[in-house]
Amino acid sequence: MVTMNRNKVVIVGTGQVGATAAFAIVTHGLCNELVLIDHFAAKATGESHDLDDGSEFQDRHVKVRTGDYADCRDADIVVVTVGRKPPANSTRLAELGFTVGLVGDVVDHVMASGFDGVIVMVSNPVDVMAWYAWKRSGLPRAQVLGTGTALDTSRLKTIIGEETGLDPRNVGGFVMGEHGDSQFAAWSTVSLGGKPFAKFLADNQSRFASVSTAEIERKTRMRGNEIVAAKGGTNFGIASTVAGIVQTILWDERRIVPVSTLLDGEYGEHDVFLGVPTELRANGANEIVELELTEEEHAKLHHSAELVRSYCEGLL
Ligand SMILES: NC(=O)C1=CN([C@@H]2O[C@H](COP(=O)(O)OP(=O)(O)OC[C@H]3O[C@@H](n4cnc5c(N)ncnc54)[C@H](O)[C@@H]3O)[C@@H](O)[C@H]2O)C=CC1
Ligand SMILES: CC(=O)C(=O)O
Repeated sequence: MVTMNRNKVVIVGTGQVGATAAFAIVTHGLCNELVLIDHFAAKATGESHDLDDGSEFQDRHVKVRTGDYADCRDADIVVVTVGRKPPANSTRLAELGFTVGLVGDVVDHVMASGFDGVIVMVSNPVDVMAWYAWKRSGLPRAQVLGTGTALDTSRLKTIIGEETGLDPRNVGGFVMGEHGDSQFAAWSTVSLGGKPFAKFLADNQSRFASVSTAEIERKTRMRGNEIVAAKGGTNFGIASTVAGIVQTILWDERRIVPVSTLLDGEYGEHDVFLGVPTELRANGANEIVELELTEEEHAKLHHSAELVRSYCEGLL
């Protein structure tokens, strides 16, 4: 049974992503207790002390400490960010060989503790790793999810905001599929101020003549790579995304977020984790929203599914 105290989060991997996600969780005051675990125990201890040192100036005190896998037993959520900083000019799928052993080891330790909460996978390639963690943990489908295309969807909205000069939060819709190069903007779902995005552009041609959906989609796909090239990794965008997912689950907000979740017949796909709009509740990933995609979008989702499945083959 999913635990009901709803106040304890564990982060495994306190590198750039894990430490920044911890900061986002602390600044939003999302839980009572945040436990950090890293292969290098001193790193986790340093981060936990540094985070706790700001407690006087936080809105709510989140008790941050270093711990071990026994701490997962009564945790509501375990966030997995083990891996390495993404190499420049590479793909997320190319990280599989490096990450899979680490994630397998982490999942075994987490499950050995008696954990029965929700695993939020961040490590890349995130769709493959979420599927692998689901299979390896034996947890119900709802209790294992990846960050999926939640970050890419936020990036799409940010870039539309940049191109139009409007607040990104005016934008609705989703990037779907793999959190990787085969992702796609499901333009048939994208709206601005309640209008389909294409209609919004057409109705405001003089103002937005230079705005191109193809260019927005290209920038969205490339955004992570460009940040990695510029600063050696990404951390703030994914940390906000992790905090948003953690909040939605811990607080049972029932937001619909394009996390990576198991497709079991939805969109005609089976046995694959992909980023699709999913209702998040206290027990994790629930109903998938099956959107009316165009034929072209459906083909792109299928392409992502085939690609991700091919990387899952032989992992178990
Ligand atoms: N899903 C997404 O949207 C995103 C995923 N990522 C992924 O997050 C992962 C981490 O990236 P960074 O934090 O930049 O790397 P990093 O190198 O800064 O940190 C990785 C941390 O994992 C720790 N670690 C490695 N093996 C471990 C194990 N077995 N047990 C406990 N800790 C272990 C390391 O000691 C290190 O502190 C990568 O796979 C990266 O591709 C990064 C950004 C966005
Ligand atoms: C590194 C990565 O997966 C991202 O920032 O999208």
